Amino acid sequence: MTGEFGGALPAAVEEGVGGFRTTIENTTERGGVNYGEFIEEVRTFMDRARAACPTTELNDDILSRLRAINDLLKGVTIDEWYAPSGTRTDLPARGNIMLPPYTFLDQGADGVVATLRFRRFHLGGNSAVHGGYVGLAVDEVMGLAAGLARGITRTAYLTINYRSVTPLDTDLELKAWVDRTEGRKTFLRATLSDGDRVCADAEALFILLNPGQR
Ligand SMILES: CCCCCCCCCC(=O)SCCNC(=O)CCNC(=O)[C@H](O)C(C)(C)COP(=O)(O)OP(=O)(O)OC[C@H]1O[C@@H](n2cnc3c(N)ncnc32)[C@H](O)[C@@H]1OP(=O)(O)O
Repeated sequence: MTGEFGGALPAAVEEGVGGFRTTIENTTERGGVNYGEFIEEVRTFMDRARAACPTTELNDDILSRLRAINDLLKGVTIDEWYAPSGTRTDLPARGNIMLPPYTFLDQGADGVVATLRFRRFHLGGNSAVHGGYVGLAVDEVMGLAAGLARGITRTAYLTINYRSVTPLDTDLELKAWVDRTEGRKTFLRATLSDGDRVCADAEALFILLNPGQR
């Protein structure tokens, strides 16, 4: 594995474990008590970076500050299993910056219901959410539903039907549920709705990973 972050699975590969970690310590402490505010501020930065047209002077000022901040963060990077972004289950979207912040209204082996909000950062065009971000949210929440039902899975296919425009800055509801299972295969369905209006629906196949499978 190469790159600044050493690849996705450095520790597991070193240990010869392979595959996903079956025990990821879930703690609300990594990153500190204000970590959620930090992630939210990063999201606001991305929204404003997407929306802003800075002057040359302002651009250069922000650029030098950002470089200093990135140097600070480079000094504390760790592997994915311990990085709070993605593992802080107490935070919206597990603290994952890329995802639209979502929180669960209900979750269980039959399926999950989440509320989420896309923001300026997720703009596709003409005030609508980019279809790729819809796919990201649907894959994430279906993956969690598959995980709750079966264990550690990966998406084999995901088909999304964009039924109507998905709005920014609006509380939406995303439901994902298990349709049927066949051996390692879990077939799921999902809907993304703005009130009574369906923005998208989806069907997907998730495969339960074998022990040690990456
Ligand atoms: C707390 C963390 C929460 C995280 C939630 C986040 C969720 C995000 C989920 C993801 O985005 S995962 C990343 C995107 N997906 C991938 O990168 C998967 C890449 N593909 C693979 O790794 C493998 O192809 C896969 C694991 C999906 C399947 O490979 P396997 O070697 O394990 O299984 P195999 O190919 O033998 O297929 C098993 C069965 O599924 C069937 N199958 C596999 N892929 C299929 C497909 N695409 N369409 C239809 N059937 C498919 C296959 O025919 C077979 O059917 P049978 O058992 O009846 O023979």
